[in-house]
Amino acid sequence: MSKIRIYEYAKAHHTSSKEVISKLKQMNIEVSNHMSMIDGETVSKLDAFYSGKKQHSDGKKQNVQKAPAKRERNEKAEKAQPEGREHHEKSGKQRQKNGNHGNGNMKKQARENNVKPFNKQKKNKKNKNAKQQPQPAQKKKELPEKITFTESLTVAELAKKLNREPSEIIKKLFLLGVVATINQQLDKDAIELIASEYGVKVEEEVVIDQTDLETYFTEDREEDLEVRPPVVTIMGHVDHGKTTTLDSIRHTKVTAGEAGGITQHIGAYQVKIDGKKITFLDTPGHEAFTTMRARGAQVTDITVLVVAADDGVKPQTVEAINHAKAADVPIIVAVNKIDKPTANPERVMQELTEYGLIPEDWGGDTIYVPISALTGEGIDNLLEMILLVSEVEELKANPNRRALGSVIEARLDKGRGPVATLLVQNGTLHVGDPIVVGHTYGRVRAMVNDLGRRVKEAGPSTPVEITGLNDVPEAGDRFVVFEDEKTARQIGEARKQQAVQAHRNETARISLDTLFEQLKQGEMKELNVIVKADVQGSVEALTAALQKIDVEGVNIKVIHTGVGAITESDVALASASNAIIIGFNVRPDANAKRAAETEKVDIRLHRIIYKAIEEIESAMKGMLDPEYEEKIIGQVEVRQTFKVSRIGTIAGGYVTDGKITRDSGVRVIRDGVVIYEGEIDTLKRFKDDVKEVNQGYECGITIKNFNDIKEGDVLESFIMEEVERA
Ligand SMILES: Nc1nc2c(ncn2[C@@H]2O[C@H](COP(=O)(O)OP(=O)(O)OP(=O)(O)O)[C@@H](O)[C@H]2O)c(=O)[nH]1
Repeated sequence: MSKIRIYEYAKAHHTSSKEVISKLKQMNIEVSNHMSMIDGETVSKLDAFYSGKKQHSDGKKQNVQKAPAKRERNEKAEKAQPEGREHHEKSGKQRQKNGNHGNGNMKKQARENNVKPFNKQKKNKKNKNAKQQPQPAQKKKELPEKITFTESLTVAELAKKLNREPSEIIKKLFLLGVVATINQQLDKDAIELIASEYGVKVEEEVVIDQTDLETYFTEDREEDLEVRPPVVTIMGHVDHGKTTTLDSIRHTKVTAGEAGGITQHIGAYQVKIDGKKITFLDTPGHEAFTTMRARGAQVTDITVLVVAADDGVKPQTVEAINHAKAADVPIIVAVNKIDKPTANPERVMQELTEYGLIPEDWGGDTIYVPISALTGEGIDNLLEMILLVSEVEELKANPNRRALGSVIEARLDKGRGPVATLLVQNGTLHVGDPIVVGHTYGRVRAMVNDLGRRVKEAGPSTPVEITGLNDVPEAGDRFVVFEDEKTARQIGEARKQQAVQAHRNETARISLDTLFEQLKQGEMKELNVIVKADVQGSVEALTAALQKIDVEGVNIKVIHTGVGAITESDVALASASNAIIIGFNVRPDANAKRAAETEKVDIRLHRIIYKAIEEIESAMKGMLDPEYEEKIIGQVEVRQTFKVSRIGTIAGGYVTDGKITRDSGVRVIRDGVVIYEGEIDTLKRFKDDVKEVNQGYECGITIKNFNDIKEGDVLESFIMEEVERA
């Protein structure tokens, strides 16, 4: 007896997979789900149960027994097929033939599962020989031993691979409960299922997608690696001195060192201290940092967090810390503006310890450097510290390979065409190299360094501005140098067609709806969460409560918290860290909303802490309640108002659109702004209470706990409808 999947068995016995699974549980046979295979012995056990159950309905046995015999005659040509196939065919055919013959059928089925197909075949052979069917010898081609596929196959393709007619495959699918057309794409499961029916092995070929630039970012052998300069990003709160710090470093170190050199703004620059280089990314702020990271480019090795000594830790300081932590990038704190009389570096340190940045003097491992970006004081020290940290980090690359890296910025220059600043992250980039950058390609025509000088090559951690691309790439895009121009062009063009944006949208982001699936498949061990709330107290309460959620196998990691509306920067962080955002009494602003839609970031808005906790917890356990979607059902224009003592304000209205019902929710809209949302108290037509009033009719409405209705207001009625989860 061959193996069979649970759902097939259930289907053959007109019962649910669930019931079969629970029956198996009772028999102490462990199975995971309806796709699990059960062996012959288990089938027999189940058969025994089901036949026992249906004993009383043997009446139709005789009738149904004929059907399969006839069928088998027709299919005699398939004599060489394995047992499993035969079994499924049988049960399928039988189902089809007997329709709802019910219990008798099942009983017969159960028996048939126990009889030896071998005998049957013999019998059939005899039949065949005896009768010599007149039909042309439709000898089916041999089944292959194994078929291979990549990603999916259409029914027609699968049929061809199996040397079978597409109609036969369609029939099999139909018997398995799938209605398919000849051009239908079959997924891996379906292909395996059909192939197993024929006893044919299946092998999925995983193709390396040549157009995926990430695949070229391979590791080097240890002996090929050499020390490379660190790449540093400066972050901090508005006006704390990020730009001044970058300028200060550039002017003291670049201009002075390179006589006559004028620093070019190419998005990044390098300085040299005691013969060692440091690369600074010129766009300060964590937004750029995280946007790049969201696009897959992690270029920063070290973050310098600038905090003004006279101002202390501010919201964006915290954001910057969390962005750096989420990217796992070490932080050096530059306590700026120490020249100011009001400067209080101690306070900065004190405040930052709350965020885990404990100074070395206090037993921690965070380096603090007091600086004045304005006067230049402490800048040397800061640079030394950067070199120190980079030594600890052991930053290395292989200069002797074809260059790989990321785009820092790009633009279209009127005279020179597309211009891109590239950061070489590994290998060495040469003039003339065939290159693919994002979804653009070309040959490196000219290279200019941060001092505006033409260079012929650029090694690891070097920023260079290049020309020679066919189009303008985007910041954060990856670049890869290829062996020859033809390959570069092919891959570049293929990538262009793939529409990078569309591809990005498709990448599976985590959402509460899909969380359980991913947990189940072992794809996730940690759920990253960003918490935004209206007041600090709620942030803390919610964070603490989230961290207490205990579901086996998953940790909740709160990667960022903050007070105030959900911003684009939150969404970027969520997108880069595959996190979900919980908003407590706050809303995303317009930009954040848009960004969340394109980046497919799941934002959950709540007004009650335990509801937020409950939602996450049930999502982790795969028990999310049904989702409701608001549906606006009508609009009422307020044409008059009446004040009635003890009742309040009654709105005399006219239904201009749809309808309003007694139990719908209602929103009061004045000049386009929602000023109140609540429930209807009474709904009347003349003096009578009514359940609903339709378009074109007048009505009288009072709203629960709201009396400020004015003439000209629009009342919007809505209901909450349950929607199926995607
Ligand atoms: N006294 C003093 N003023 C400083 C120092 N560093 C920066 N400033 C001043 O602080 C102000 C803000 O400096 P920026 O460098 O523009 O700050 P930023 O962080 O880049 O600001 P955004 O780009 O707006 O986020 C400017 O007026 C600077 O002159 C410093 O070390 N000492």
